Amino acid sequence: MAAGTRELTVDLGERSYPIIIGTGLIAQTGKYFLDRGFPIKSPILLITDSSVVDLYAEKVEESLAAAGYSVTTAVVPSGESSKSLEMLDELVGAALQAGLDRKSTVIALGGGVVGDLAGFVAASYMRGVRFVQMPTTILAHDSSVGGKVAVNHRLAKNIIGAFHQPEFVLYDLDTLASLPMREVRAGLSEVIKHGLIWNEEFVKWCDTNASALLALEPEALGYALYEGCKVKSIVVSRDERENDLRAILNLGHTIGHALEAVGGYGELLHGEAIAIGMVGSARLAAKFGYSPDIAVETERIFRKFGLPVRIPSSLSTDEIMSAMLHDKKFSEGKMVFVVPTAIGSVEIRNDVPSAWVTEIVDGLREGDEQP
Ligand SMILES: NC(=O)c1ccc[n+]([C@@H]2O[C@H](COP(=O)([O-])OP(=O)(O)OC[C@H]3O[C@@H](n4cnc5c(N)ncnc54)[C@H](O)[C@@H]3O)[C@@H](O)[C@H]2O)c1
Ligand SMILES: O=C(O)C(=O)C[C@@H](O)[C@H](O)[C@H](O)COP(=O)(O)O
Ligand SMILES: [Zn+2]
Repeated sequence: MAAGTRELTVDLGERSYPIIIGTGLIAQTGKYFLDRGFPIKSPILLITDSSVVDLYAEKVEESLAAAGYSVTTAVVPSGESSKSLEMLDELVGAALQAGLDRKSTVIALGGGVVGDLAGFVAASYMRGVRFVQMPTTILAHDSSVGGKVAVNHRLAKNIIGAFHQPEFVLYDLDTLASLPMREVRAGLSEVIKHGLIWNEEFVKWCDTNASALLALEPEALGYALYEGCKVKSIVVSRDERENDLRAILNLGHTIGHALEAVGGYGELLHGEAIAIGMVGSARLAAKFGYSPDIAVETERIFRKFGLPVRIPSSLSTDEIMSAMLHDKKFSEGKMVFVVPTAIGSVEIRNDVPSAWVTEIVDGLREGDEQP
């Protein structure tokens, strides 16, 4: 392992896999494939997006070609709207044209959009082929780990999908230098989420190191992404298919996913929507009798990272409430919320009165400066 490279394992028995985090990793893609015995004779489909392709695809292609692999690259438009059944159809066409067989591999090179979409291609093409994640956003420390792959429906986020684990995650931190600032902030929202659900000390560390993280200082960023991936891999290792514990990774997503859907998958970035959702969940905590300081602290930290903490006025409460009913978190006639009990710990509640949720959503309107 190169100096400065960190490694974690997602422990799933025979399907366990490593998350390799470091610099200069893209140029070694071919070596990682050879070391893990990926077959030379089966073509590889590299899926990326229109912003990432010119930045990093060639290096991946060259490294794989030098190792003897045949690679075809498919490019989707950047942005959430590419997580669609139409794009899945196009990519299956690309896989067929490239001659992918049952021993082939699909690589996701990009952020969570490419990861979720390419992962669903890998899960469904010929009923499932091999899959490798090469994340290029901060947010994708979350999406590249755990095997949730999906596309969206206009009524609901991630509603058509599967669990399909990658065989390894190769996270080259050098790629993060080209991220737009808005994407840096949105990605850090899920990093902080991992602290809020599991590790108070890590939330404090993020708070203290906010400027280093926003400036993408390599040491701080490498540590934060390692810690975020660590929480995710522990949780996924214990409950791969979200029978119970894994639901805690959904902190902020009950409201957040509804905001994304009502906004037409474009008004708010995923990390922004769930930052607002996490403030909403923290306000719910106060309704359940937990300290109101949780909401104050949650909001303060997201503001410090330049993240939105209010719902845009263009999104109506009625539409948000109805979008929540289509979410996977609406089950047995009840909305499920992850509610913080303190900074660093949460509980799962399915006894949230919808009147409370309406009140919280209304209270999170732009221009409202409570709590
Ligand atoms: N499967 C999961 O467990 C999971 C977890 C969290 C989020 N998600 C999903 O992830 C998606 C959000 O992911 P995201 O925030 O990475 O969005 P994204 O994939 O849209 O990437 C954000 C933007 O940055 C650009 N980009 C990517 N890498 C870049 C780089 N290195 N330099 C410059 N530009 C770059 C992309 O083209 C895009 O415009 C959502 O669809 C969300 O639902 C999934
Ligand atoms: O991996 C998980 O489990 C998560 O909940 C991580 C979330 O950050 C992610 O956005 C996930 O896609 C949401 O799960 P979903 O099942 O509601 O789509
Ligand atoms: Zn998320």
